[in-house]
Order: sequence, then structure tokens, then C-alpha cells
Amino acid sequence: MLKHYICLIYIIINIVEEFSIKFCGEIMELFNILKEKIKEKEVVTPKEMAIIDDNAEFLGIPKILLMENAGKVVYEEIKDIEAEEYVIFCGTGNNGGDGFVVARHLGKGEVVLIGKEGEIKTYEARENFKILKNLAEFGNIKIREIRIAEEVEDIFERLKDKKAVVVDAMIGTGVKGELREPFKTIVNKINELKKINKDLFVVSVDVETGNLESDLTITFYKRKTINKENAIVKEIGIPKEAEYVVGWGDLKALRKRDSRSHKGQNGKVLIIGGSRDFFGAPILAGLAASKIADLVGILSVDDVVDKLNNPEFIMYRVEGDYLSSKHVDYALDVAKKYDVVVLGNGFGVNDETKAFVNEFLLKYDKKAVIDADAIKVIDYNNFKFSENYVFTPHRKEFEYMNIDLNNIEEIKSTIVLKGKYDIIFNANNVKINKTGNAGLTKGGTGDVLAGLIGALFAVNDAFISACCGAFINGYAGDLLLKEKGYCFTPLDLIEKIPNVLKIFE
Ligand SMILES: NC(=O)C1=CN([C@@H]2O[C@H](COP(=O)(O)OP(=O)(O)OC[C@H]3O[C@@H](n4cnc5c(N)ncnc54)[C@H](O)[C@@H]3O)[C@@H](O)[C@H]2O)[C@H](O)CC1
Ligand SMILES: [K+]
Repeated sequence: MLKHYICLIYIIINIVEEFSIKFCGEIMELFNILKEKIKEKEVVTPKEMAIIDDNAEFLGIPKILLMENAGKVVYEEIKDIEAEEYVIFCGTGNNGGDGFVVARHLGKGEVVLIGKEGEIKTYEARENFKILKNLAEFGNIKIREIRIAEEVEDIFERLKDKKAVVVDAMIGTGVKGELREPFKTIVNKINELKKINKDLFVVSVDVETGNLESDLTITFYKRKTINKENAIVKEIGIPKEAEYVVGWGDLKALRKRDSRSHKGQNGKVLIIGGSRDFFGAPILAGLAASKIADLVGILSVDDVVDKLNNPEFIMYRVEGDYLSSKHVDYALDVAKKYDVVVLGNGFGVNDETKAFVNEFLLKYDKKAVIDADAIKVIDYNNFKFSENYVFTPHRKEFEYMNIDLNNIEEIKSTIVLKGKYDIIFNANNVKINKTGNAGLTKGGTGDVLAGLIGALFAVNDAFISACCGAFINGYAGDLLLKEKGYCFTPLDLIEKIPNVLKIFE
């Protein structure tokens, strides 16, 4: 008997395995179709490049290796230029780090660090500066640390009539706002020098600093939106996957909580959900949202409100067993006080909820996360996929949505197709998230994800909120798998959210 029993379990595990491999295969197939349909970006913003850079590291490629490759490709471009002098202006970020590598490969010239060694921001740049200092003792690399532009007057004097190469490794994709001193004066000085010395060749690393009139810019992986026409693109070993896989680079790009912020400025989320049949779903979504957002409201029917005495939520009660048309105006009125609405958790699927969802969305014009039963009751024949919406369907719900991949440009909403790997996409972006495990198939984890995305979406844009919500939810599940095996609950998941945010802050 026992033998038969074991045999049966073995067969079941195989079927499940097969199903999940089959579904996983379908996910990857869909992912590849989406990558074909959604035009790859040829030009990226500095913020997008910083995410790619960090996600290359998430995939295991050390930044110091990328820095080495970056410095090397710049060196390759300038090594044959005839010059009597080389001056490498370096900032205290990784752009400056690239400049240190250029100097090392050149084996000569003067490195001007604009700032002090102790202000160099990153490990990889600091290591490369240390190497330069070791070489400077013996070789013909000189190093100077400056605070103000006047400290390099002598260099500009000297370069007036010399064949020289100036390397701009001052600021790259980390630029923020107007150019500050002493960079501003140094850039102006170099531009003036170019006017009087035709034998001066100026090359910018990755991005031109301010309005520097470089003769050449060597940018990495992809052209940046802030590059000038003469920029050339060089590969430095960043794989395409760094652009497609969700990693900590996405989390680092989330809006940072401002220490001087006031209550409500870090997000206000309204959960509209629940019914006579399901009261837990909106509560799970609300608890997840409350880990990140300042204010969480729950609008639901009597049964849910009566069961809930959680001080963390502002409660809005409507009479009845299900949300219905008669509640639309009140819900719209309450939603005005919030940044985002999370719609559908525990709604139930019937004519009443169908009427509520379609009428509410017709009149609601702000951000919404649309989950679970709300996905099932939308009338997609008369529906506009607004960029203000994030959908979080599992496979069956995705089929309800009947997305036409041949008209992907119509899909302005962001969709998180949950699965072994989550696929996050909209008309212009597609990414895949690999965090998470089979423990997340339990009921309620979808409500947690919806609440999490709602809280992020309150103060970030749709796509990054969806990617980060999927990553955080999955990563929380992975931490729990290590601690408890598969026996963790949605409430455990919610309690893990702060740990994940702490790891990647
Ligand atoms: N993209 C890649 O794959 C690689 C890029 N690398 C290089 O790294 C820089 C980006 O480095 P990051 O540390 O993020 O920032 P920056 O060095 O560009 O700039 C930060 C630095 O500049 C100061 N700063 C910022 N804005 C201003 C301003 N308006 N005025 C004055 N100073 C400013 C800030 O305080 C910092 O000190 C990228 O461009 C590449 O060159 C990797 O090394 C290789 C892989
Ligand atoms: K630069």
C-alpha cells in the first residue's frame, strides 16, 4: 500500500513539475515575444543607465570590471593622438574612477582630482585612485587634488601652446541639476583654451560635463539622452540582460523618502476591496501598503469594516454585501484624498461588482492598481488601457484581459503577469523578475503584492513601481524560504517587506 502511495506522490510531483516547466516555458516564450514587439530603446536617460549599471552588478558583473573596461576603451581611442601633455580632470564619482583607469593605461600625464581623496564616493573609484598613487611615486603620472579652479591656473597657462589631450572624467550619468563650482569654471576655461589652441583635443568620458565642447565623447553601452552628436558608443561588457532583468538597480532608483517630509508626502493609498465573502484580501493589501505609505484607507462593505479594528487604517464603510453602482460616487469622492487606489482585492465576481468597477474606472482619472476580481469584471471591449493603471494578473486573469500583442502600443497600462518569473511590461518597456518561489502560490500573496505596488506607485512611476513591487514581494518570499521553508503566510511576507527595503536602501 505504502509503495502505491509513494508512487502516486511521485507521479503528482512530476505532473506539477511538468506543468510549472511548461508554464515557465510559456512565460519565457511570452517574454521573448514581448521583447520583439516592444521596441528596444536606442538612447537611455542617465537614470535608466544607472539602473542598467547596477543591475549588471546584480547579475554578478563587478562594477570595478566595468570601470576597467570603460577606462580601457577610452584609452584605446586617445592613445594614438600625438600630444606633449595629457591632463585628466576627475570627479569624485565613478566617472572620475574611469578617468583614473584612463590615466593608468596612458602611463603618463597629470590627474586633477576635483575634490579630496577622502571624498571619492565609491569603492571601485577609490581602489583605482590608490593604484594611481602607487604609480605616481615612481612613474610619470602626476596627481593633484584641488578645491577651486584657481589651483589649476598653471595648467591652463601651460596648455595654451601645447599639443595636448584633456580628458573630461569630471561628471557622467550621476549629474544632478546645474553645474556647480569649481566644475563650471573649469569647463569654461577648457572651452576658452580650445578657442586659442587648435592643438587641444578634448575627450569626454561617457557624458560631456556641463556645456563642455568636447571633440569626442566615448559613451558606454548605449547613447545617453544628454550626449552630444559626436558621442560614440563602446561596449564595456554589460549584457543585454542588465536591461531586462529586475534587480537592485530598480530599487535604488525609487524615490527616496525626504527626511524633511510631512505626513502624507510619502504616499496615500486607498484600498477599495472586500465583500461579504472575502474580508481578508483588502486587509492584506492595506497592511502591505502601510509598510511604505504614510496613509492607508480601506473602503469596503459593512462585514469587512465591522471585522476590522486596526488603527493603521482609515475606514470608509458602504452598506451592502458587495461594492456596487450605488457606491461609485462616494468611492470617487474618497479617492480624491489619495494618490492611488488599489482595486479588486476580495471583491467577488458578480453583476454588482462588475457595475462598480466599470463605472468607477470610467470616472476615476488618477493612479490605480487593478488586481484579482476587478481584472475579471472589466468590460475590455469598451476599455482604455491608461498609463495610470497597473494590472497584476496571474495567468488565468491575464487570459481574461485578452491583450492583443500585435497592438502592444495601445497597452499604455503596466501589466505584472505573475508566475515563476514575473513579466512586467507596457507599450514601451518589458522586464522579467526572477525573485520568488513556490511558497508564494498561497492565497493572499497577490493581495500583498497589489498593496505593495500601490504604495510604491503613490510616489513613483508605474513601471518602476511594478518592477520593484514584484522584486520586493519575491525577495521577501526568498528570505522566508530560507527561514521557514515553504510554510510562510502572507502576513509573514508583509512583515518581511521592511527587511528587503533595508537590505537594498
Ligand atoms: N554605465 C556603465 O555601465 C558604467 C558607468 N561608469 C561610470 O560611472 C559614471 C556614473 O558614476 P556616478 O558615480 O553615478 O556619478 P558621476 O561620477 O557621473 O557623478 C557623480 C559626481 O558628480 C557630482 N555631481 C553631480 N552633479 C553635479 C553638478 N551638477 N555639479 C557638480 N558636481 C556634480 C556628484 O557630487 C558626484 O561626486 C558613468 O557616467 C560612467 O562614467 C562605470 O565606471 C563603468 C560602467
Ligand atoms: K564626463
